[in-house]
Amino acid sequence: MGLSVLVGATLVVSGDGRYYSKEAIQIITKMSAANGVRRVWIGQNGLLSTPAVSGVIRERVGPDGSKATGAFILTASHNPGGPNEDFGIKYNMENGGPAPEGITNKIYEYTTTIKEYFIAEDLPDVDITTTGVTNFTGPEGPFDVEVFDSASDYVKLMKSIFDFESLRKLLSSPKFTFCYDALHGVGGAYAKRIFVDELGAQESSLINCIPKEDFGGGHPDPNLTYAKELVARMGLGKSESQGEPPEFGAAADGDADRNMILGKRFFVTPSDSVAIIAANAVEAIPYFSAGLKGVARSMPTSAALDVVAKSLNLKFFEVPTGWKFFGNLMDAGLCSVCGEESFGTGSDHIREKDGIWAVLAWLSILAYKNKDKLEDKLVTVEDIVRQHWSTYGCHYYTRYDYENVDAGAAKELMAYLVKLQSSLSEVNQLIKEVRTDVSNVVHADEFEYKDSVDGSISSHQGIRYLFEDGSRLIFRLSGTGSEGATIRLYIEQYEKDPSKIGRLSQDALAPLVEVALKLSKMQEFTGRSSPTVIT
Ligand SMILES: O=P(O)(O)OC[C@H]1O[C@H](O)[C@H](O)[C@@H](O)[C@@H]1O
Repeated sequence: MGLSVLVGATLVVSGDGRYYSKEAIQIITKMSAANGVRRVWIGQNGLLSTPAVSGVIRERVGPDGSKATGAFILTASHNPGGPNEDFGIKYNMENGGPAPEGITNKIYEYTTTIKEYFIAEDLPDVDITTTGVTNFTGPEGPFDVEVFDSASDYVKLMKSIFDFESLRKLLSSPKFTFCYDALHGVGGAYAKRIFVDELGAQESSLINCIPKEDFGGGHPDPNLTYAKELVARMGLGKSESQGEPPEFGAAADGDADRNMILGKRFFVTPSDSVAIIAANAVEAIPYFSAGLKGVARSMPTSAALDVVAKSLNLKFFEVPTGWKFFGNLMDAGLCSVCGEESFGTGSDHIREKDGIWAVLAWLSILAYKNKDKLEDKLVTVEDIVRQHWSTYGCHYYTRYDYENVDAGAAKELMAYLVKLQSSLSEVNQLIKEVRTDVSNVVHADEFEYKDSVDGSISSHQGIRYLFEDGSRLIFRLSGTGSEGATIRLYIEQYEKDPSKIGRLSQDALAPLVEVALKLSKMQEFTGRSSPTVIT
């Protein structure tokens, strides 16, 4: 359960990447009233809230002057002293970001000792349909709840980052066509306000933008498999789309922290997306006009961002999978833009990925590239990506997921791959037996990260095989799979030769895929002849 806690006895209910059902909000409110909390804020759209919003509402100040410190915790113990002391550590969540491991471990330990909890059962249910403040008398004294319009806070923040005037010119131009698919997640509530009301897009540009607690029966994952309607509209589906596809398309996940960017009949990989945003940020996005403090990506994300960082002489960080690792860098003023292959892209405006921000960033790049061209032939998403490849080279990239694999078998496969790493000559011999056209492995390890800010070390963050020509094979066990184990295999190849850029990635990567599957004995260990999902 995620909550945002305020300094002093005040508490904000907001998103942390989870949905709050109406029932959960009532329970949280009643528990707060019984535990010395003075105010609960409920973002009206926060019923289905985005993490971005939890980053924004921490700016709110309570009647007693206390401010949000961001983040999560259901304080399941009677602790009038304030939840910040509960765990014997000062957890510094002012940044509104995800909790670091040290804290989640402490919380877990703590939950194993809980014997009872307090709840103000007599408190009437809060009306979460109308904005405004309601005063109550709780068991701990006066207690109030403010329901507010979280979309307004969010729009205000976005206006301080992007040039809405130039975005409006682009989106209201008849030349530019647009489609946004919220997959019935919370993004819909924000999309209407921003893209239609503020920026002049046609209402018909929005699909699946009514938030539904069951996501309309679909799976709100912004990728080529699940965002079917958008994919078909953008001319990327198997069957021919009806009419000319829009110039730009985007989808969000359920809580709108992740995003997928598409051009007309064109898919932008998340790894390319963050690299292209970083390469264009200073010119196209006012928030970055003074320059980028640095950029970062998660380890399995392709090295497209590395090439941009090197060329623009930017500080660069490679962190383990998980957004929390970016937060420390941002708090220390070391990172402005970051992204993950898993469709998360963001900046230091908050401490989570932000799917709507990513769309506005892409629209800003399009607006910038087309600023004198809205009457002529548009510079398209595909043009921007191809131009990027011709400047920086192209990273062919694919991910194979083996879901619900027997956990023991997955562990054995990983252990086998680690053992293999002790002899690179053996590895290279095995590779040559499979393909002679694949270059040599020059380094192999298990990724370990030392946080340059707090010195903490995170080990066993994925098995890496790094090749002489810049290719990489990475094997990781997912931290989010729900049944058995999910093995993720990430395959990447760097290509600078213009005559070899622009191929289908599955074709370009076929030799490396073959090597990866044989080297890892994937079928032998898992019994699977093919992955569950390919992205
Ligand atoms: O461990 P995995 O299943 O690959 O999931 C990895 C993803 O998990 C969550 O969604 C985190 O918020 C992301 O930052 C991370 O990329």
